[in-house]
Amino acid sequence: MNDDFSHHDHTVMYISENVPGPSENSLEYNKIVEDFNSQLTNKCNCDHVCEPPICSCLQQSESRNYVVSDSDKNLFCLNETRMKDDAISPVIECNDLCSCDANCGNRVVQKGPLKCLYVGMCTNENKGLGLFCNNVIPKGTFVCEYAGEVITKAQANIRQQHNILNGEMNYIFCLNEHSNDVITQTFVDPSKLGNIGRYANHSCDPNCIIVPVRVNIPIPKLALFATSNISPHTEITFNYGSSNSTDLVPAIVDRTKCLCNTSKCKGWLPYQMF
Ligand SMILES: C[S@@+](CC[C@H](N)C(=O)[O-])C[C@H]1O[C@@H](n2cnc3c(N)ncnc32)[C@H](O)[C@@H]1O
Repeated sequence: MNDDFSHHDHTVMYISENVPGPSENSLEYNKIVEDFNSQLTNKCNCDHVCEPPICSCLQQSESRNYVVSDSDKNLFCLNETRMKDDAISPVIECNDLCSCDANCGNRVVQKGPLKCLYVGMCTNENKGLGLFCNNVIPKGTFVCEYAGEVITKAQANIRQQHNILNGEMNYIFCLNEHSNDVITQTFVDPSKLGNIGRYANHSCDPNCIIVPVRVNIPIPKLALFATSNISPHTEITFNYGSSNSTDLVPAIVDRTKCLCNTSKCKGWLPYQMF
């Protein structure tokens, strides 16, 4: 993966892709390790570029994952149908086993983050650092992954409680994927090991969404895509909420006041009950 970013804070280790969290004696942890060591079975035999319905990877994704941008024929953007919260079919990219070439339009997230990203202090310093861009980012563009340690639910709970008790920032993102009435949860924590995506703040009116994208292994990458055209020096944000975020009153849970400063602000950061 092409990722030349690093962290100014040397207590944080830069990783460009998810890694398994600390060793644990549990079935859930064993499954995480097993998934990191396995290979997805999709393998297309396409020449050069992939097109539905011939490409078997696109067949598994049920539709085209990416489409050529109207403004730039070299840019593959997220298919509009996948920008909705209820887009249920998985995004599966072509992988190391496929015969298509590196320019196949079904290889986007695996190419790494946008080069125009930078980390800066937010206007409201209480929000801390934020992620910004130097150039225009067209709607649908892949921005970067939100990569970190993939941890178990038990570990996520321990870390979340620690963060609350110590008034520390929370970086844990819980992805809920619904399939046939089964909810699969993936916990990603970039607090100590993470990529450039760890600086993306929450907004109640965001300009990006998180889409689970799979490349090579069954563990989803949390991929940030622009949901609108983003102007230079605008903060890159997404909604931290998910279908299990709660709206508990601040007196019950020590929630963080939202500083997104948008007209849609709900007042508090979404609180995820793991
Ligand atoms: C994933 S980190 C984002 C990067 C972080 N701002 C930093 O300085 O490293 C999430 C934390 O940033 C802060 N944060 C993110 N969005 C915020 C918002 N809209 N309002 C207030 N704080 C926010 C909260 O402390 C949250 O726990």
